[in-house]
Amino acid sequence: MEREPAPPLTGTALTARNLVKRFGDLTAVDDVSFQIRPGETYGLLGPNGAGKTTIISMVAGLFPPDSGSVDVTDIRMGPSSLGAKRHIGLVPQELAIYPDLTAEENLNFFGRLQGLRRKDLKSRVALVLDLLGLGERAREQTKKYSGGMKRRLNIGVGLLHRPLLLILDEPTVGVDPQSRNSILEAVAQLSTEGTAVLYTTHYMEEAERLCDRIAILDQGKVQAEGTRDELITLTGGVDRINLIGTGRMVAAAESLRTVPGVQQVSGGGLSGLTLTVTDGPALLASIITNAATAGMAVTSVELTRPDLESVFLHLTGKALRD
Ligand SMILES: Nc1ncnc2c1ncn2[C@@H]1O[C@H](COP(=O)(O)OP(=O)(O)OP(=O)(O)O)[C@@H](O)[C@H]1O
Repeated sequence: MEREPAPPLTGTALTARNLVKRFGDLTAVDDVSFQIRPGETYGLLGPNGAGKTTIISMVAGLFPPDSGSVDVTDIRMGPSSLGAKRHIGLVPQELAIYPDLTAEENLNFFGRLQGLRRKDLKSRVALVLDLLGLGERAREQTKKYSGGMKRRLNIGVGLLHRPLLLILDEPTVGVDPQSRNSILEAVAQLSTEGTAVLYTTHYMEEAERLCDRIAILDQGKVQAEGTRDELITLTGGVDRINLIGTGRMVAAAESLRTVPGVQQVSGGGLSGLTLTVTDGPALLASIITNAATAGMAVTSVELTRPDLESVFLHLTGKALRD
């Protein structure tokens, strides 16, 4: 099927300036600023509770920031600014589709709500079904769909009106591998067509694969921002070692912190210990011996070159998935 021509890749799709949001004593979002250009996929990478959903809610105009501003292209977002909102496709974590309707009927229904005209609607529905790999099962009731297919359809609803900016809130959490792949491919395709994408995730691999630029978020603050390669240079090129095992994990962690070349040790639960070290291959043997002496029975060891997980650990002292 023919795709529509891409809009020009110029200007700025989104500008978020100095966003602050407090809930009582908690500053959930603390002076967050970023810009997204057309065709760019921008990632907010951070653990649960980092403030991702709160940021995108303000960007989409669901509630106003306590201070700061959001501009979609050059239109200021406010509670009633339909002008800014119509350029946004927001796909929340929760599903908003009708189980008794087919995928096609759902899309037709939501498309009409969004004001699409009949002829345009027909081609948009076909295009969205094709993009998300749902064409073959478009005429089945969605209650027969897998969780991942429902999630794909939910994304489709957010895309019908050709938003300049698509906002996806952790779109792959809990979905099957096939749907996950389909979602990632659809986002990559949209980006080549000029759609700006704001993508929140706590999966480092997705941020690395999809996002042109990434903000690493923790406790409401942007800890660092840049391309994957720019962020990786922040670690100073340190390696990461994961030790899985049983026994005296806390004692092992304490002991490993004293080994020369070990910069940080985190974890200690079922997921094992995560270490950042200056020269992994050279230190590996002494680390395993040290952990064993401290009472940890090491069952598996993994050495990884720097990645965004290491950047997060380096910046916050915590593992992304603690
Ligand atoms: N309406 C609210 N009232 C009070 N606190 C809130 C509210 N919404 C969010 N929070 C708190 O603000 C912080 C940021 O939450 P937010 O949902 O934005 O994080 P997140 O990075 O999206 O994580 P998750 O993936 O778990 O949703 C958390 O500590 C959360 O408990």
